[in-house]
Amino acid sequence: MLELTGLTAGYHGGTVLHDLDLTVPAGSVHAIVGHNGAGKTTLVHTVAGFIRPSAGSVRLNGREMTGQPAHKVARAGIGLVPQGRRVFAGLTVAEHLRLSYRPPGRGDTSRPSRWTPERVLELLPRLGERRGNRGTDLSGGEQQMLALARALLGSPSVLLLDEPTEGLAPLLAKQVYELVGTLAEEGIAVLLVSPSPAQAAECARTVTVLTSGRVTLRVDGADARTDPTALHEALELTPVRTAAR
Ligand SMILES: Nc1ncnc2c1ncn2[C@@H]1O[C@H](COP(=O)(O)OP(=O)(O)OP(=O)(O)O)[C@@H](O)[C@H]1O
Repeated sequence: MLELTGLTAGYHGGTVLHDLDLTVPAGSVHAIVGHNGAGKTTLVHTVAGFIRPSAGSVRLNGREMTGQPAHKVARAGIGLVPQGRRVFAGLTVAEHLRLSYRPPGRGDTSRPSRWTPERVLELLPRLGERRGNRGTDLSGGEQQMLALARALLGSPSVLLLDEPTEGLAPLLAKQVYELVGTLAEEGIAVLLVSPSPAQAAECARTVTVLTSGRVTLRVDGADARTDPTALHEALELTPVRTAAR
């Protein structure tokens, strides 16, 4: 379970995220939607330990993580799939997997499940077919799978996914969202930054709208699926009108 309380953070003394409360229970997906510049990546980077919050707290399964550096946050079980994937151009898929494999310590029983390279390849068979290919030779979808594989190899309790479908064809994006659901069923708490309110409502238990670094709406995914009006209003989206015949 990930718990953020009063989280406040920004850059160079300026505040981007304001007093944010958010919970992601184990085995669920919490989606964040918001316009460009709303503070979504800042939120993810603050949880991941790249930005030190100026106030508030980050807790992982009740353990205080606030202000811990990124490598300690990762080791404690918060995995990150960054925006833009960040795979290494010169390394093969197999090398990425080998370098990313970080089994939790023996005493750490808090992880929902343990991931090995073999198990990751069972989940993402396309990566197995491409195991000898370098980062530059992979398609956008394959790079996305590899970024996800790298995060899973830390056997995370919490997974932070920053726009994992950016630049992907709709069919691939749908597969990624299905995968996110599978990972939540495994017991992982997933915090998902989504560019699409419809997809967010489709796969998340809870959807939060962030506007200028503040929570402006929080809805059940199920309610937003039935009636997305509140979500669209919070995002100031104009409904698509069908032409009169
Ligand atoms: N490294 C940085 N230094 C200073 N300001 C930054 C930095 N990164 C982001 N910002 C500012 O913080 C605000 C929030 O940016 P952030 O990237 O978190 O938004 P976002 O919701 O993820 O947007 P996008 O959907 O475009 O990725 C913006 O005003 C942005 O200009």
